[in-house]
Amino acid sequence: MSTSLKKIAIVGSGNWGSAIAAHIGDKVLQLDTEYDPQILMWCKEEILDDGSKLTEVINTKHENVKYLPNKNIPKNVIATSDLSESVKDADILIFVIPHQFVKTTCEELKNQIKSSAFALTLIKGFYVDEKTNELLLVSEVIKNTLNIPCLSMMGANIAKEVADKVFCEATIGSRDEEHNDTVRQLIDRPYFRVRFYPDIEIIEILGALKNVIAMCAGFVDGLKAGFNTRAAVLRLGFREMINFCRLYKKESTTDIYLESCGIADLIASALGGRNYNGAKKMAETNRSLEDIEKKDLNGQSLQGPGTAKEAYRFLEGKNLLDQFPLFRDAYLICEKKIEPKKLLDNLSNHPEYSQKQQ
Ligand SMILES: NC(=O)C1=CN([C@@H]2O[C@H](COP(=O)(O)OP(=O)(O)OC[C@H]3O[C@@H](n4cnc5c(N)ncnc54)[C@H](O)[C@@H]3O)[C@@H](O)[C@H]2O)C=CC1
Ligand SMILES: O=C(CO)COP(=O)(O)O
Repeated sequence: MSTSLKKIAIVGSGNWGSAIAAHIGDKVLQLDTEYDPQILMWCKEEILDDGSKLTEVINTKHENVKYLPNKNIPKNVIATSDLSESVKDADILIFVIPHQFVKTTCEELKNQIKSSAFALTLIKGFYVDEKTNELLLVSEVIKNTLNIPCLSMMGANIAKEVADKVFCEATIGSRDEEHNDTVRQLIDRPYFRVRFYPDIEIIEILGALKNVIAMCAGFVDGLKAGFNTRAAVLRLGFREMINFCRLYKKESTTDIYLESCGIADLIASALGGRNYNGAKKMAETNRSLEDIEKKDLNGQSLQGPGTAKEAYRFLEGKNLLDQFPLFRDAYLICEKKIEPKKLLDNLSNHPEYSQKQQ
């Protein structure tokens, strides 16, 4: 095979990782000769209950039986437990692991990446720098550690539905036309439409924040508060998300909030996401989110609690917690410092109602 074919690597193989690997693996087979049809997918090795290795099962059954069961992964997607091998000579690296593992994974990959490569992050979450108390985005960690550009893709993309080829859309943050063309070729399909904006960072922050507001919707739903209240939580939460983004970048375009990465992802997640369902269960049963994640999610990761913690720290450092009561209360509930009922009680005094209207 010619070495000039562009190589694609998928770093991650969880619920979304497996679905997007299948999506791109399928698409690449339909393209011309520009791309190497063989896609390596990094899979953190696991021994399954029957003693078999997850990578071997993926490569023989062509299905991720643990993280995306009953969905086919095309044969040209090969799982490997060797992280370095998965990215060797890759031109396009797609990062799709839970956000808490990004720093360590990137550190392992340091100095191993082609200088002409670029990355695309599908990861929803961020860090707050302990020294500066500023946001540290996943795309920045990837870019700064691996020394390559990093785009972001966020949107209402519940993995199982994407695997079922049910219509959805996504927003891609990119400031390079050539990268846009590549990403469009690899991802855009009649049932998966993509739109591009240069706001890599805002797109990413929205993707992270919506998990926390989806949890808030889960808390009030678990308390049987009703549709009106759930809608109010989503509206107020969406307002807090926008205000949060404006702390990062004051002049971000309003259009971005109306894209799939904004309002649509919040709606999808608050209807059927894991963070919403986990939070609902917590309010119903008083179990901790940690316990729910451990016992009910079979290794999948809730990204909302970690993001709520980082967001709380960021806002606390800026003395702004009172302006963001949903983010504040979401964290305090996750930590079991307040009951979900408190979030409900606090709605009536949300700062939205004391702000002057035009
Ligand atoms: N599942 C979904 O519907 C969607 C998920 N996302 C985002 O994509 C990212 C990845 O999510 P999923 O693929 O759903 O993962 P997941 O929630 O299924 O998590 C399981 C994955 O984490 C991996 N993992 C466990 N320990 C690890 C470690 N120490 N280092 C690296 N990886 C480790 C496991 O091997 C497994 O592949 C998250 O940020 C999530 O918010 C975004 C859109 C949709
Ligand atoms: O991000 C998602 C859909 O776009 C999935 O959200 P959950 O991780 O809450 O399932």
